[in-house]
Amino acid sequence: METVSSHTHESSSSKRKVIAVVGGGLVGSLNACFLAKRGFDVEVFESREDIRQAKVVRGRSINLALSHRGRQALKHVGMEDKIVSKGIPMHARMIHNMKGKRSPIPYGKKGQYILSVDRANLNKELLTAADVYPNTTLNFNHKLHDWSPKTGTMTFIGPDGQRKEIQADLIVGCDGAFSAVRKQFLRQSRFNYSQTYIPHGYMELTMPPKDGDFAMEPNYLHIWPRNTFMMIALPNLDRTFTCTLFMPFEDFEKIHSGEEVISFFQKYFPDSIPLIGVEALKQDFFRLPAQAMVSVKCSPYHLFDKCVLMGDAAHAVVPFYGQGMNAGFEDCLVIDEIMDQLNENIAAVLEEYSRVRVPDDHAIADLAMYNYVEMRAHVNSRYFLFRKYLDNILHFIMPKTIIPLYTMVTFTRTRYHEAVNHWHWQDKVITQGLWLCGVVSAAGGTYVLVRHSHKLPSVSVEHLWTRILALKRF
Ligand SMILES: Cc1cc2nc3c(=O)[nH]c(=O)nc-3n(C[C@H](O)[C@H](O)[C@H](O)COP(=O)(O)OP(=O)(O)OC[C@H]3O[C@@H](n4cnc5c(N)ncnc54)[C@H](O)[C@@H]3O)c2cc1C
Ligand SMILES: NC(=O)C1=CN([C@@H]2O[C@H](COP(=O)(O)OP(=O)(O)OC[C@H]3O[C@@H](n4cnc5c(N)ncnc54)[C@H](OP(=O)(O)O)[C@@H]3O)[C@@H](O)[C@H]2O)C=CC1
Ligand SMILES: Nc1ccccc1C(=O)C[C@H](N)C(=O)O
Repeated sequence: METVSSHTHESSSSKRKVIAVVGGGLVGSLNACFLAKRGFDVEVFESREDIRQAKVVRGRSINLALSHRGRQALKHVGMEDKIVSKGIPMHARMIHNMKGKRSPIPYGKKGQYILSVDRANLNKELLTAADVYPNTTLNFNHKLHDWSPKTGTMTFIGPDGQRKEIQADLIVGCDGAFSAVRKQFLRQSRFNYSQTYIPHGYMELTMPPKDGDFAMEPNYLHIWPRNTFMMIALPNLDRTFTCTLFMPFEDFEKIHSGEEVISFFQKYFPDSIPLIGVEALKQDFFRLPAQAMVSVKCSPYHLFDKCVLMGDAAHAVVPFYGQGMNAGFEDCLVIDEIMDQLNENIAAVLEEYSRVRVPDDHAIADLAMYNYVEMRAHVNSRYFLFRKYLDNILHFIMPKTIIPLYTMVTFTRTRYHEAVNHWHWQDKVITQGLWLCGVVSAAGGTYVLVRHSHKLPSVSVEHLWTRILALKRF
């Protein structure tokens, strides 16, 4: 059996704790930077080949929305500027109605935006950043097969297809939504686990540049909200857009031919057809089947002082808030802050991490489900637009008391579960305020009417109510 500590980092570092990070995706590679910066010996084990050398990059979404939480975590390891410089700011949602009319809905105040970043580039940059630390080793083509909670021994299938046993002081599971590390948690007593596949799938399509430039306004997240489904588009540095169609699987299954694709798009997204291209649409629609989306909730995130889950391995969420990666990046920041508070006492750190982080990650999982309905349906409603407008005005007047949910989630590090509580509270207050305004204006209107028609003398409000109630009795 290989013991990473004695194998790779001999004499000088033999006293340092060895941490195995399983998964070299977005969260694993960032986490490696955090842990290496603290001086631990870090071993990253990634099942795939090194993405920096890969000819074909497999993966889910081509681009991702990066926001404040993710940026704060990147900043901590000196990566924020590098990543932000290659991101495209998106200041607002751009709503495309059925007739192709476009109207923007800003995300926040002037100067607040989310960034469209390239997933593959982000992963490459983070791996390179982790590689710079002399106390980090990246092991590609190492797929975790199993591990023992008793001994902490991990079994990998190495590049030669052979089993390899490796031991570390701590295992950090960053191996994504279908985590192999998490499998051992499922056997433990008092481990809670639930997963939900939503009945909708998604499909990515590319909108090429037009006359060498973006085919649509680049600094927006474009949305075609069609109530029960939607298409969105995020800009890329090569002036393409990645369009993602989210729709119930049963509706995807009704489309069998290129002609049917075009008539579906003609009906629901007519303005996008010339921009994506008829032939491209006919082909790309059938390139890959629609992909499933799963939401995973579990608790706790740690197993003794041996293992901890982070990123999608701990909380895969549906993508609709654009917060999955941001939450995973914030996980790294939160555990780092706890390491400071608890003097790197690993057992205590892991317990505190679970205590603090579970309610927040569960809250963003629920918010992600909610945001799908907001994006595909609510944005079509006049009341929603009015409320957004009103909330912004109230936020301007009382910036510390009324804060739009989107702002709390996307542009602050307010704990996710506190953002939800505050949202419910202020929604209740504003709704009650609106009712009160409605009742007062109705009463006022009635008073004017009654006074006008009966030429009544001026009366007190109390008097007016008595009259209204009296009128009601007739
Ligand atoms: C369509 C879509 C759009 C999204 N858009 C956004 C967005 O705009 N903003 C946002 O914040 N989030 C978004 N997300 C979510 C985001 O993709 C994830 O939250 C993020 O990638 C999680 O990172 P991770 O490192 O935890 O997992 P992953 O990125 O999945 O990385 C896991 C890594 O572990 C490796 N691995 C898996 N199994 C093993 C094993 N047994 N042994 C060793 N290695 C293993 C995998 O190869 C992979 O490299 C989106 C997700 C989807 C599906
Ligand atoms: N919330 C969500 O709905 C989902 C989010 N994601 C996230 O998207 C990002 C990128 O995904 P990507 O890298 O393409 O991930 P993949 O879907 O390619 O899968 C990554 C790993 O999970 C395994 N895997 C894939 N599908 C399944 C499945 N249905 N059941 C069990 N294991 C599975 C794969 O194992 P093998 O190589 O052996 O096939 C692979 O090791 C990640 O953050 C991922 O966590 C991914 C899927 C769904
Ligand atoms: N990146 C995404 C991927 C899929 C679905 C939505 C997003 C978003 O970012 C939505 C954005 N936060 C919004 O509320 O408009």
